[in-house]
Amino acid sequence: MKRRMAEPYKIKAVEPLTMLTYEERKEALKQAGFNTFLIDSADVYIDLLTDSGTSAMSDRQWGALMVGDEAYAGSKSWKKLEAAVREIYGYKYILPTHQGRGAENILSQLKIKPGDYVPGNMYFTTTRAHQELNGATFVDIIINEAHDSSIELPFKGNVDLQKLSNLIQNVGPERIPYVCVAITVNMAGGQPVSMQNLREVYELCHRYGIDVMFDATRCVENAYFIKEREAGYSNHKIKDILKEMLSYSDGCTMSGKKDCLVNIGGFLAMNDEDLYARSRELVVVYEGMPSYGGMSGRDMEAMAQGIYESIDDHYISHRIEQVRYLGQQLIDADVPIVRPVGGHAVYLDAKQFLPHLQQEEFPAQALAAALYLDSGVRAMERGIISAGRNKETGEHNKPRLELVRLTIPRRVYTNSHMDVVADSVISLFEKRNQISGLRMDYEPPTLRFFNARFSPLSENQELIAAEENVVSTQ
Ligand SMILES: Cc1ncc(COP(=O)(O)O)c(C=O)c1O
Ligand SMILES: N[C@@H](Cc1ccc(O)cc1)C(=O)O
Repeated sequence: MKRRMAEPYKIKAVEPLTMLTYEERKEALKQAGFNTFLIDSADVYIDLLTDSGTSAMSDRQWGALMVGDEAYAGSKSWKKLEAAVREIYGYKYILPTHQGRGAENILSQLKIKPGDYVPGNMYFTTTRAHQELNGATFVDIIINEAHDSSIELPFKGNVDLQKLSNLIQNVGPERIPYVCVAITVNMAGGQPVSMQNLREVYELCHRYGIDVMFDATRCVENAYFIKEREAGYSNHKIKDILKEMLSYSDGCTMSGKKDCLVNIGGFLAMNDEDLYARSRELVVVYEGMPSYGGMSGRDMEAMAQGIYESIDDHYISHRIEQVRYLGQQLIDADVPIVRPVGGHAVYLDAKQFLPHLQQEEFPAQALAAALYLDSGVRAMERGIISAGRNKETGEHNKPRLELVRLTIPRRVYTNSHMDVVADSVISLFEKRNQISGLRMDYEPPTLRFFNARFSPLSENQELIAAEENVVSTQ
């Protein structure tokens, strides 16, 4: 018998949740233009929009806030954070940034020239936006299987080495400033990259003098999958796996808001002294002094402590198991989701869930809206809206994956919350034919998913039947 695992923490403070009625949720959704990003958090019951900046901090982190050194220059808290990153991640030079995209901005500005190509294992919205703003073209070099939600592979985030070497041959290594490898791959469903693949990418790139920069945002989760799935690592500590993974890179951008277990913060790390010197100059332009980079002293204290907590083997195994617990309930009910379940979220396959909708009717956006209406659970579209438009043709980019992301914040919800989410998704699946598509009424030019507004395609049609009132205070 497989023994069950409980949360490796107990609850010391609680935050009461709001439960609106169906009618109230309907109104809130309308006000938000059917975009879950625009719903007020006060109107949300279980918030699975993101795992970013939504972690619950430990008592030690809260305690650490009190010793934050708020000096403008040379903060002690920065020294502590720098030492933690150096010890656990292993890079020589580290610069603080307000969050991950601050690091992406500096890296992209310093390394990219117009006309360059930046290969990556599937795009991420902010990462690609910075690459494009600096004149680069993003090239997807993830294995083909990552674009198919149903294929079960242990390391579905892997780079296709053939695609990478073809690109190097076609455009020449001098037009590739670096390869960006995400660990894990958010847009593919939180899928990990194997140690072997990381090693091979690094060797290939270094043969051509190309740097490898990781998007290390969820690197601890990636380390857990290596321990679980890759031969030779089952007896290794997460800490050691992580160190080895990061040794196959020349630096990284990091959103501390995920695996570092804090609400804000990030960093840019590297081993090259010259890049570090130039990055310091840009940090003062965009972020602040190189001893705080947009974070307060207390933020840096909390992040240093969070980095140590994140590599605790019990913490990380419970984290991944909780995401899987939700995913397994959906699999058991035949709900189409991205397989295997990834590290930070369960992704519904909206194309299969709503086969009666065309991709231009925004099935994932409609499904996320219907889920909120059904139960007050907030999720996020990761499909055609997130993919934006082709910068040359102006047409919608049409990703093969049209997904709704149920993202699990770290240490925040219990498995009972997961049960409520599963019940809502399953009940929507049973009445999926009633979910209609959306039209986009307002579309911002960049990162459109954050602020776009929609309305139901048919005025007479409810997204789901109105009498259903799954979660209500009444
Ligand atoms: C994979 C990945 N990279 C980069 C970022 C950017 O980080 P941030 O939100 O801290 O700017 C995020 C989240 O936004 C992410 O999920
Ligand atoms: N990185 C965070 C926040 C975010 C969400 C959507 C984005 O496209 C960009 C950033 C996440 O993946 O949840």
